[in-house]
Amino acid sequence: MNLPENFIAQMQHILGAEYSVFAESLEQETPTTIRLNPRKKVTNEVLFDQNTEPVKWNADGRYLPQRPVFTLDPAFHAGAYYVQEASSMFVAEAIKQTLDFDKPLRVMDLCAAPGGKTTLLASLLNEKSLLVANEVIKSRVAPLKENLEKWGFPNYIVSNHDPEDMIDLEGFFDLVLTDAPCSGEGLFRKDPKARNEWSEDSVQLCSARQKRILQAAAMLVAPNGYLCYSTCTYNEKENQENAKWLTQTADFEEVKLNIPADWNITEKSFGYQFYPHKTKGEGFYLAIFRKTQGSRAEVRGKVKFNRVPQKKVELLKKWLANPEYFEFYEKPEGAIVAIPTNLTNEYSAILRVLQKRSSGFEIGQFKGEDFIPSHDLALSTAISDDLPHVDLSKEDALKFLKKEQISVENAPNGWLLARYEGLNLGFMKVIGNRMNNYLPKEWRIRMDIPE
Ligand SMILES: C[S@@+](CC[C@H](N)C(=O)[O-])C[C@H]1O[C@@H](n2cnc3c(N)ncnc32)[C@H](O)[C@@H]1O
Repeated sequence: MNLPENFIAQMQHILGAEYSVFAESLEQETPTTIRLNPRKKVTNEVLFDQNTEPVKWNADGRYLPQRPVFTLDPAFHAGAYYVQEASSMFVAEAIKQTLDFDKPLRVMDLCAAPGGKTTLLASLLNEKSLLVANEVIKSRVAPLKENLEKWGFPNYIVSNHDPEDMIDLEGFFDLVLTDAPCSGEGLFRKDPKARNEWSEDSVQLCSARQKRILQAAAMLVAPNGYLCYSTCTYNEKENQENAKWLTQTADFEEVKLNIPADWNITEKSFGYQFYPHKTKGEGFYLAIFRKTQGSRAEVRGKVKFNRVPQKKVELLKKWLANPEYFEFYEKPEGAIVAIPTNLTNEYSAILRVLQKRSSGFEIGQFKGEDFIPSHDLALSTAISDDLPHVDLSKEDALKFLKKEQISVENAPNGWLLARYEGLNLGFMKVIGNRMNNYLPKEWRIRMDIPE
């Protein structure tokens, strides 16, 4: 593999005699891994019947023996799993060792798109917790939102801000994950672009940008809350040096993790490093810190949308498994937002401070007395289990996902969930012999489906 000369020198300096084994590992294929969604169980899925191997540091992680065409698996579209590089799944272990996930938590994923780590966080959070997924680059927000909708955790807000815009949320979050943009050295094996773009100057730029992001992230953390910093690089300027800088310039102390020796993760002066010659995955770095001082933002406030009148709330109840968990609001353009009852103060603060953001879990909208359910509701784990549904074969599920017409015999008139192996794919509306497919057009499968 053609590696930049200065990168070789840097890695020889870090790894010494191990360098040649490291270089050899870059010639090997990148393992394909998925992380299962613990809240979306597949009744019978071929993909997981293969000889999968568990990822040691994440109980939901699986190595696949080969890379399938994920687009052709309806379970992928239903959010039953996320295709994620194995090393980065370590975030779950690090935060499980530090936070109590039985508590209601306020969590911010500051550099979130396309949502790999946001969905990982969503898997750990309980139904009383709030997850804000922020992405500064506008074009990356839609895929992030789509991945979150698929994952099904209802208590999320997606925002599109520079971390430095968030000063009014000082001391608000129990956990801020900062998966920073980096020089990407850990991706050299699978991404030739990362190799070609690497230079010592770009490392300097990344390191300075990371400091700026870390400074903004630090401010958002509540006292006794945590900041988790990660990159997909080996570079010490971006990793240990920035981690050390954080502890010197802000009120944070590093948390040491308990890591079994056979995981082969390398402990650094600050943080933990994954190397591809030692662990089955790509290069990855993580450090986690506890905030030692400051004051927690206690928030009070009203959500600025109108409450849905009780008569209409009654009509909404059948759509949700636990409607009592939510308060319902109507946005000016008509969308109904379900906000967890214990989180209305938090939502009001986020909706006020962050101007460029979604409004939370939009479950649909009324047209007169009729309720039109949203796609977000269809894929949410908060949806009722008792709604009319039809179980589709794989062939029909793929047709549905191409937004084509499928014929459903003896279906009752009205809203019908399209389901595959126990997983909701979206809504259809049956009117006599007609079936309207409500899959959002932007989500449809565009590739040809082989016979
Ligand atoms: C390593 S990627 C995040 C990957 C994501 N956490 C995941 O697991 O799927 C870093 C993200 O930071 C965003 N980013 C770029 N510049 C930024 C900045 N100045 N502040 C915050 N985020 C930035 C990038 O657009 C990118 O989406």
